[in-house]
Amino acid sequence: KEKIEITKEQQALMKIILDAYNRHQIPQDVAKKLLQDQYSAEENFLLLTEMATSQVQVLVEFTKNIPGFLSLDHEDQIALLKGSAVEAMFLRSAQVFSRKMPKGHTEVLEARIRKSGISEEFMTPMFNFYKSIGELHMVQEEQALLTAITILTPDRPHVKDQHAVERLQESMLDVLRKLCALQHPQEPQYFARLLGRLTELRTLNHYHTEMLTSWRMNDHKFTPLLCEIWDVQ
Ligand SMILES: O=C(NC1CCCCC1)[C@H](C1CCCCC1)n1c(-c2ccc(-c3nnn[nH]3)cc2)nc2ccccc21
Repeated sequence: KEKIEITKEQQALMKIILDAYNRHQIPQDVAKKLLQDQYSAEENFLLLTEMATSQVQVLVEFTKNIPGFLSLDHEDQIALLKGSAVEAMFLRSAQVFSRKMPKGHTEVLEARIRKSGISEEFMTPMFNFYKSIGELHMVQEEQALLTAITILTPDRPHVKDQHAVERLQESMLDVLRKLCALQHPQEPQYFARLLGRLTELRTLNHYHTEMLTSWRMNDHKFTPLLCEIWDVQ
């Protein structure tokens, strides 16, 4: 039985990533708002664009704390942020959805989201993803590392120095692999299941533009930041 050893520098890396992740949380809790009231499709779309805009801002701050990220080519830094923003949004949404809530709240939240204005065809893939993330019962460290690994995906469009990104991602993957082995000793497949979620996340990426424009309402308004990041308008 090989002894799994998280080195001192890996512990330091994990602490930096976790602190950054916890520091950069969405200020306003969207789940609480959704549980309080029923909103129209227009109000829900506005809420989504507000939440997504502030999430992009915190994602930039989080990313700047990833050791080595600021040493990457500047255009590659932009390409990584742009390429991962939608996946980071769905990953964050999944974590919000899977959070432990009082009895019956998750069902109400799901019902509110199902009636928010998103078109039916995207409900299944979106909730399948949320539930598959929920089943993993990830600890904070795993969530933070998974977000960093998603951002450091080398094969995003327009990334020039993919090897430099690969090296950063690999060091995150190595810490995550060891953490999974320590946190879930009975589940040797756990790390592989975690990475499998990233593949599911990419499929949501493909749906995204169609998902946005198919909200049951006309005149979808976006913030300037979202126009940049979401390739809309
Ligand atoms: O605000 C939200 N998510 C923020 C969470 C924190 C990070 C930034 C995004 C939306 C709600 C907006 C208001 C109407 C209901 C959904 N949301 C979504 C969601 C739904 C559709 C699209 C989408 N993308 N393109 N078209 N529709 C994206 C996200 N999934 C959620 C799961 C739990 C809690 C909130 C959730």
